[in-house]
Amino acid sequence: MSEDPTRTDPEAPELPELLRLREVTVRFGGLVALDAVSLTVPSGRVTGVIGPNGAGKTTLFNVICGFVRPRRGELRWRGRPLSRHRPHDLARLGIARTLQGVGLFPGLTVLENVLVGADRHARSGFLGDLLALPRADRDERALRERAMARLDRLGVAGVAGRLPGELPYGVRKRVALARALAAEPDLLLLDEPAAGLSAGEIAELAELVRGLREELAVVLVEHHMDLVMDVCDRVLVLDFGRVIAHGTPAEVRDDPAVVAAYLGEEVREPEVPGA
Ligand SMILES: Nc1ncnc2c1ncn2[C@@H]1O[C@H](COP(=O)(O)OP(=O)(O)OP(=O)(O)O)[C@@H](O)[C@H]1O
Repeated sequence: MSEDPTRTDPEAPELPELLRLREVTVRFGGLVALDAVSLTVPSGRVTGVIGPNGAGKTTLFNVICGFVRPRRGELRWRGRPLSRHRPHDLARLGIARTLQGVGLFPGLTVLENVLVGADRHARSGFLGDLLALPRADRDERALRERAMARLDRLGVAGVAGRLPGELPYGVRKRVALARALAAEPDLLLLDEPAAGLSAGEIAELAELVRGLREELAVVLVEHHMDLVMDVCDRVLVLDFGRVIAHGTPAEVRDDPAVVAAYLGEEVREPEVPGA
C-alpha cells in the first residue's frame, strides 16, 4: 500500500482526529517491537490493528495506555502531546481499555464491577462507598442508573446482581465491555474481544462494535479476521513491528505484503475461554 499512514482518513476528512501516533519506535533490548509506526485515529471510526503473532499489536496498545514508553516518536491526544501519561490517567483523558480475557473483580457483583468503571464521573461514588465516606445520594443514584443503562444496552441488565464467576464467558465479556463504556470514554481500546466467543456471540459483538461508532472511536486488536473485516473502517497491518499496510479492510485483505505475512504464520491454537 503506497498510502502515507500518518495521513488523516481521506474518507472522513470531517471527523476530528482524536489520537495520533507519529513514528513511534519501541525496543526491548535488541528487539524492535515497533519500528516508526504512525497511526491516526479519528473519532466515530473503528480502526483495526492486525498482524501475525509477535507483530507488535499489544505493544502498540501498551504505548497508547502509558505502560510502555516509546524510544522515539510522539503521541498526540486531541492535538496535544501525550508523553508522560500513566495507565491511571486514562479514564480522566477519556480512554478505556478492555483486557484480553475478561478481568472482572470476582468478589463484586456485575453492577458493582460496572460502577468501578463509571467512577470517572463520580464525585463521591463507589470508592467513597467502599471507604464509608459521606456521599451525595443523587450522585450515587445517577451513577447506578448510568451503569444499569449500560448493562441494559449490552443485554445483560438481568444479571446485575450476580457474581461474574456464576456467568457464562460470553456474558462476562459483555459485562467487561459495559464496565469500559461506563466511564463514557471517547476512545475504546478493544484487545482481542472475540477470543473465546462462539460464532453467534462474535456476530453479536460485531453489531455492538458497529453501534459504538455513534458515540466514540474504537481501536480493535483482533486475530479474528471476519470480525476485523466486518466492523473496521480502516485497518493497520503490522509485521515485525513495521506497518506493512494501512487501508480499508478490502484493501489490506488483497495486499500481497499482508498475504505473505500471514502465510508465514503458524496456525494458532483455538483460544480457551478463561477468567
Ligand atoms: N516486555 C517485553 N520484553 C521483551 N520483549 C517483549 C516484551 N513485550 C513484547 N516483547 C516482544 O515484542 C514483540 C512484539 O510483541 P507484542 O506482544 O506486541 O506482539 P503481538 O502482535 O501483540 O503478538 P500476539 O498476537 O502474539 O499477542 C514480540 O517479539 C515480543 O516477544
